[in-house]
Amino acid sequence: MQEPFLDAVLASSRAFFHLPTEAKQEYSNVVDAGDGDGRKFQPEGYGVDRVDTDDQVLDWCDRLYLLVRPEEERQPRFWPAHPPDLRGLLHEFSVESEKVARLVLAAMARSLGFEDGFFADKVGERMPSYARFTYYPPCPRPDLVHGLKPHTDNSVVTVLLLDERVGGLQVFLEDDGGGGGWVDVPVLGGGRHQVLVVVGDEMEIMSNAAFRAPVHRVVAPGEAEERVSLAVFYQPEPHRVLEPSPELVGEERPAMYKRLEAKAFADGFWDAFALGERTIDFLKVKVDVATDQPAAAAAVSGA
Ligand SMILES: O=C(O)CCC(=O)C(=O)O
Ligand SMILES: [Fe+2]
Repeated sequence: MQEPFLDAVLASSRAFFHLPTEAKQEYSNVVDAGDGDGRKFQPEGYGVDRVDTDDQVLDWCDRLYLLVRPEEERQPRFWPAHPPDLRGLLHEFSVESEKVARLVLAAMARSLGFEDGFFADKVGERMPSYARFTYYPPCPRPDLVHGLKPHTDNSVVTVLLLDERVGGLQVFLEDDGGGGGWVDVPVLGGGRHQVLVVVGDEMEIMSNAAFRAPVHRVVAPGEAEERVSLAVFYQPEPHRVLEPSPELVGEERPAMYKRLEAKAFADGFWDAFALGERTIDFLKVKVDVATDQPAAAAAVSGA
């Protein structure tokens, strides 16, 4: 992806979020479902993330969330008509970012000694992808809020285009003896654009934690700054079974996650996210050696 193209994508995204509120509300993620129940939240469209309770911690950002593939499942009414180039740019970005995602899946497979198609075959030809534009407005007290709270991604991999001017993305490094903590993803400078590929929860499960999904967050910008990003999340086809690949499970490395349907996992994401929890923990997907595998537990304890 060329610099001028990435620049156009971010410029168009900013232009959308700079529209008056009423113009953006045309694509609101709160809609009348026509079932007599009034207006309800649904994931696609413009707005804040789902709010479940009055005491939920809100993030300092606005979103535009759209299914991009499979193409026939797109909901055009949520795709902004203004700025006029946004739809075309998003389409083109999604085509290019899928190439990146597939290249990375192949490289990840090779790095574990498998054929290129090892992960791609498990997610399927029609892996759904969702685009999430996030706008972080200027913030008078970035010390008091999260731009975006700590989370792992609901994806096999995420292709993430970062604001080329304003940083804020941080990744949590676990303490392996050398000290852990939040580490800044640097802005490259000189107006150069940066596309990151982030490992998501579904890859952590499929690879039996050979690849781990990093916990990341965004610090809100200062009061004279704003920040925008575009993430495209690649997920397994909904009917697929999500489980540690048998090739990556053995006596020395027992399955660390239970099997479940990809759709059940993806659905659980929003419940978990609202609570600030990881989906893997919220849905209790991790194998608990003591209760789930009594035989293994007995072996570990030397019984
Ligand atoms: O804005 C960013 O840089 C990160 C966004 C993100 O992590 C997400 O949408 O899942
Ligand atoms: Fe993320």
